[in-house]
This record gives sequence, C-alpha cells and structure tokens, in this order.
Amino acid sequence: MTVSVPLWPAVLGRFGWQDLPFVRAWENPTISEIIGAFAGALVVVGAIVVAALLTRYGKWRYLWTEWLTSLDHKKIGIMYIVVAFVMLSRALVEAVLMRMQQAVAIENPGFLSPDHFGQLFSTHGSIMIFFMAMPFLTGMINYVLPLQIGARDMAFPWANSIALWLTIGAAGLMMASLVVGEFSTGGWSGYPPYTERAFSPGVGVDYWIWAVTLGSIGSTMAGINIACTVYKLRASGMRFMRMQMFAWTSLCTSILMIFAMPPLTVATLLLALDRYLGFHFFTNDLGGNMMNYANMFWLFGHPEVYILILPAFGVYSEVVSTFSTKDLYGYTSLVIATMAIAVLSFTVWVHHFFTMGQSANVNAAFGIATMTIGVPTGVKIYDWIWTMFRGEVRFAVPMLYAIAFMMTFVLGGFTGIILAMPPLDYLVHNTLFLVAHFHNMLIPGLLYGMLAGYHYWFPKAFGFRLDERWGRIAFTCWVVGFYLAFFPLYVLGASGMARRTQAIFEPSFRPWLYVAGVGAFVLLAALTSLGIQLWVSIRDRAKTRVEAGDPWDGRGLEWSVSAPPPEYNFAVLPLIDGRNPFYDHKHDEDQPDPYASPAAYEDIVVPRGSATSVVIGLAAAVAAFGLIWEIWGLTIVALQVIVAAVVLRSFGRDQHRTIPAAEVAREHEAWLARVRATPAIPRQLETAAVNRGLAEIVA
Ligand code: HEA
Ligand code: HEM
Ligand SMILES: [Cu+2]
Repeated sequence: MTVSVPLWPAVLGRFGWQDLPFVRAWENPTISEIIGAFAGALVVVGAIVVAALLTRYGKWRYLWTEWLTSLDHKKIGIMYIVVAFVMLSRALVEAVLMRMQQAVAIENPGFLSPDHFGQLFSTHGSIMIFFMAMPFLTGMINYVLPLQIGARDMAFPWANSIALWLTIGAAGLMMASLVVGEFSTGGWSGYPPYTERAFSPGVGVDYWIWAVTLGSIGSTMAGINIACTVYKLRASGMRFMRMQMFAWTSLCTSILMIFAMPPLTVATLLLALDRYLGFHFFTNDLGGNMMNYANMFWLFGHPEVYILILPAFGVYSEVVSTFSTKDLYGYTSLVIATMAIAVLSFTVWVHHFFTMGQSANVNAAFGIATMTIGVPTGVKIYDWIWTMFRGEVRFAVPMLYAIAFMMTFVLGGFTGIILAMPPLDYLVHNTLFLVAHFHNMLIPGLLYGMLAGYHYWFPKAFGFRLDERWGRIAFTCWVVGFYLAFFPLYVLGASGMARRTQAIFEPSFRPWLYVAGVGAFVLLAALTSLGIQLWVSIRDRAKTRVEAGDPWDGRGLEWSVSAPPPEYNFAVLPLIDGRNPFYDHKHDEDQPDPYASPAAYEDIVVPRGSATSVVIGLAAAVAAFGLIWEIWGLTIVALQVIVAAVVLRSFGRDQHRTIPAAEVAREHEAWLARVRATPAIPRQLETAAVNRGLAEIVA
C-alpha cells in the first residue's frame, strides 16, 4: 500500500509522485511493480491509440452523433456490451496473473507482492460483477426487450443513456486506478473494519467505493427503466403470459435491481461517511457495528447473483426452444419458477456469514431457505430438458452453450446446497471450495448465457452471422478451460486452502494449482478466439448476411423485423394474438403472412440524441475522482456541471424527431420486397443441421 507525500495539496489533493506506478517501478523495480507499471502504460497507450485512430479516420463526429449521444435503446445496448467485453478482457488477464502466482508461489513468495495480489482479486471480482456481468446483461435486455414486447424504445430513453454513462464513468474509474494511485485490497465485498481509514488509508478503497456507488446508481436506474418498459410499453394484445421468457426474466431481474441495489448504495455511502467524516457506522467503537455492513452488503449481494443469473436463464429458454424447433415446455412453470427465485432470493442473505456469530437456529432457518431455491431452479432445468426431448435439435453455437450450461451448472448448484448446510459451511467457508462454487455458477451460468445470447442476437443487431467455426473453437475452450481451472479448486478447498491466498505453504497443493493454471490459459485462449471470430465474421460478412433478419427460424417478435432493425423498430406496431405470434404466422398458411404489407403507415416520433446524459455520467465520475484524491474544488465544479446539465435538459426543446409516414413506408416496403424475393429456407440458413431441420418443417 502506498501512501505518498502530497505534492501540492491545495490543487492536487492527496496526489504524490509515488502514486504513479511508473515512479514506483522505477524506485523499486520488482516484477510486481513492473507489471503494475506495464498495466498503467497499457491503459494510457491504448487510450492514445484509439483516439489517434478515430482522428486519423475522421470518425469522431460519427461516433459522437450516431453512438455516444444516442438515446436509441439498441445502440445503448450495444455500447453496454462493448464495455462488458473490454472489462472482461482486463479481468480475465488479472485472473490469469493470480493463477500464475498461485502456481509458482508454493513455498516461495512468487512474483506478485501480497498487496498487488490483493488488488488483483479485488479488481477482478469487482469488475467481473459490476462492470462485466451487469453491463452485459443490461445491454442485452436493452437491445432485446423492446423488440420482444413490440415497443419502439425503453420507457425512459434519456435515463437509459444516463445509466449507461454512469456505468462507463465508473468503469473509467476502475481503469484510472491502474494509472494513478492503486486499488482496494478489500475484495469485491469491501468488508470493514479492514476498509476503514485506520487499516486502509490509501486511495484504493475510495476508488472501490465510488466506482461501486456510481455503478449501483446506474443499475437502479436501469432496473426502474426495464420494469416500466415491461409494464407500460407492451404492444396491444401482448399479455403478460404471452411474453417471451427472456422478457419475463428481464422483468424479474429489474425488480431485483430496484430492491437490491439501494442497500449497496447505502452501504458504500455509509462506509464513505466513516472514511471521510469519521462516522462510526461500521467500527467497533462509539456504537458502530461491522455486522450492519455485512447484512446490508449481502442484502444486496445475494439477490445480485440472481440478478446475474435470471437473464441468462431467459436466454437459455429462448435458445433451447428455438434450436429444438419446439415450443418451450412448461412455460407457466418457468414463469412461476422465475418469480419464486426472485422472491426467495431476498430471504437467504445470511448464508454468506454463517460463521459470523448468529445462533444455530438462525443459521438453520437461512440454510433451509437457501436450499429451497434449488426447487424452482430444478424446475427450470427439467423444463429445458423436456423442451429438447423429441425436438429437432440443431447444434448451433448458442445451443452448445445451453447444453454445456445445463450439465455444468447443476454441479455448481449442488455444491451451493452443500454450502447451504451451516455445519458443512463452517468447514469450507472462505476456502477455494467457495471460489469453485461461485465460478461454477458464474461462468457456465452467467457467462455462457451471455455468450449464447451474443451469438444468438448478433445477426439481428448487425445483419450478418458470427463465424461458426471460430464460435465452436471458442466454445470448446470456454468449456475445457472452465473444468481445468475450477474443478481442482473443489479439491483444494476441501483440503483447506483458503481463498485470497498469495503464497502457499503446502507442497501437496502443487499439482492441482498447475492444472488450474493451465485452465486459466485455456480460458484466455477462449476469449482470444472470440476476438478472432469477430474479425473473421466482419471480414466474411458478405457471405453470412441475413436479409430477412430471421436466421434461426426464430419465435419471438424480435425476429419479425429487419436486421439491423430500423431506428423505430416496428414500421407498424404489431397486434399480438398468441404466445409465438411471429412463428405461428410464419408456419401456418391460415394465419396472416408476417411479410404482408400493412394497411397504413403513420408518422413515428423518436427521441433525438442528447449530450447531456454523456456529460452527467462523466461529470459524476470526475466528481468521484475529486473525492478519491480529495481535490474538493474539482468535485464541486463537477457537481455544478451535473446540475447545469439537468437544468439544460429540462428546458430543452426539440427533443424528438418525427419520421414521416412516407419515409417509413418506403423503407419498410423495400425491405419486404427483398424478403419476399428470397425463398424461405435461405432466409433462415445456418448450419447443415439447421437446413435439414427446416427442410422438414417446410415440407
Ligand atoms: C450466478 C451466481 C450464483 C448462483 C446462481 C448461486 C446459487 C446458489 N448458491 Fe451461491 N454464491 C455465489 C454465486 C451464485 N450462487 C457467489 C458469487 C458467492 C460468494 C460470494 C463471496 O463470498 O465472494 C456464493 C456463495 C454462496 C454461499 C455462501 C458460502 C460461504 O460463504 O461459505 C452459499 C451458502 O449457502 C451459496 C449457496 C447457493 C445455493 C444453494 C444456490 C442455488 O441457487 C443453486 C440451485 C441449483 C441447483 C440445486 C441445481 C439444479 C437443481 C436440480 C437439478 C434440482 C434438484 C436439486 C435440489 C432440490 C437440491 N452460495
Ligand atoms: C474466466 C475465467 C476466470 C478465472 C480464471 C477466474 C479466476 C479467479 C481467481 C484466481 C480468483 C481469486 C480466488 C481467490 O480468492 O483465491 C477469483 C475471484 C473472483 N472471481 Fe473470478 N475468474 C474468472 C471469471 C470470473 C467471472 C466470469 C466472474 C463473475 C462474473 C468472476 C468473479 C469473481 C469474484 C466475485 C471473485 C472474488 C473476489 C474476491 O475475493 O473479492 N470471475 N477469480
Ligand atoms: Cu448467496
């Protein structure tokens, strides 16, 4: 931990030369410090290269007007996902560093200092949860939900953009901590008293507090927006029980966000009061109590893991049904199971601290509540299996992820049940067994789900498919890498190896740690393959165009529009008459043709782009930066900028743009003509297997 001599407190606050990783590496050239300096340099050089490329190709204006300031839910969704991939890359590299350290640091100190190792698991965990998983699923919901329920946008497009920019600003703080200062060593859960000033005087914990606070406010806003969109903007006839499963899981996740995020915001803000103003909420003196923090954090933290998993469950439901060429089995039970998980998830938080002193009866009650969640989860697994049963299963990449998920997630679920038994939890709490459990839920559960969704909806968003061969290579690496990297941890944890350990004193752990290290590299290869896949797909896009926008013979409404969809999504808002209106109309001759011209077109009003949301999000990050470094003037100015932007927006006119009916008609008719000119099978052409399946359906 560095606490350097302030250089110029009046202007630069706490900043001193030792806060630069380059200076630290110069003064103390250990491998650990050099890696730190290299990471800092990478951020700076990366930013410069991106800026230079944008300038070289004259793309700044395009980026600003078409993307950054856009209020279109589809573009906001894509930007969220870009953030998620960037942050995934960083956090994955950090994971590899940790695995390397643990593989080499057996009976020796290894190459990472304890402090650096602490920063790595803290940034890795915080980034993966708040700046990889959350943006990924929020982005996916943003993109898909309005299309699925027949809406033209989210309920509050401007707030949507502010939520995005708060997330970007907060992710920016995470990146800034690599260049100036350091990060917290308190883990993703940031427990006091360790994170109080007395034990962590540097800027690290403050970076964590403000990044998480901004992220949590962004997620609360996103939650409200998603829920209102579902409640208010469904197309006519789209009853609740006609919504696609992904829309259902989005709704349940958004409700969890609305209720679970504020406890986190409050917990981090109270911790900030402790640190900045000497309050004693979480200290042991003057009436404070650390357990207040543990309860508030996990009151957020447990529902959070279901916030993460429910949208993935939604994706699997879509994918399993589409690629089994069958209706979803047990739709109603899936809806009820989703709601049950959402409600139950608020009743189990104490299982995160069984060992922290409450009575055995309290532990038993929370343990039983925890195990109950296995029931609705099991219902879902069975429903997916029955959906596949006797289906025409097509093994396209999204389906591969879904199958790998089912087989692997169940194992992690059972280790969760083990942890839910307090007497067993006493043995493995805070060991690598726990680390194996939660990665077993987060990677095959959440991450595979997001990747399945990415492959599934990519053609919708960009008009061409992702390369199948590289998709399979990446998939294989994600699966093989996962088993290699995390199954050894069950053994290590059961043998007593604690989590967050920088150096290991037990030689018999060595073989398992080697295997886990190899697994981490395979996972890195998986991410690299996804990068190559994207490049290959863009290069070969002419061959994989999806003219009709329906490459998988899809079921939901999102497949009924062009790819990419027009800004207003639907030329004419659809009328819904069943659970799979698009699919049924497509395949039943007696039903109306989904590619028929509508009777009439109308003018459509869409929101104009707005710079104010960008300004608000970034100014919030600047204000936070000022608080971290105690540059109070900067914070005050940034807060004033936020107020000014809000005022400006409130008085702004011309916030909407009308697209004349004639223009809508021209675009839509041109698309319909192109679709009708293409025979049904090539419209929906994926692998040979897909083709065979489709040929039979059409015949
Ligand atoms: C997406 C993320 C995710 C998911 C879905 C889950 C799901 C579950 N988790 Fe996990 N968990 C985490 C992420 C997740 N967890 C994280 C991140 C932590 C640690 C945080 C930290 O400390 O840093 C954690 C920690 C954690 C603990 C604390 C342990 C400790 O600190 O010592 C416990 C204890 O009860 C637990 C239990 C469970 C249970 C019972 C489920 C259940 O929901 C699982 C249900 C699924 C199944 C059971 C399988 C399928 C079901 C069937 C096939 C039906 C038949 C089975 C039965 C009826 C039993 N988890
Ligand atoms: C993809 C490959 C991944 C690898 C190799 C990996 C590896 C690791 C390692 C080595 C640790 C430290 C374990 C310890 O305490 O000893 C860790 C912690 C953690 N990881 Fe991962 N991880 C990966 C992906 C993910 C994903 C996708 C998520 C979440 C979505 C995630 C969330 C976490 C969390 C929350 C922690 C706990 C941090 C803490 O202790 O505070 N990880 N991971
Ligand atoms: Cu939990």
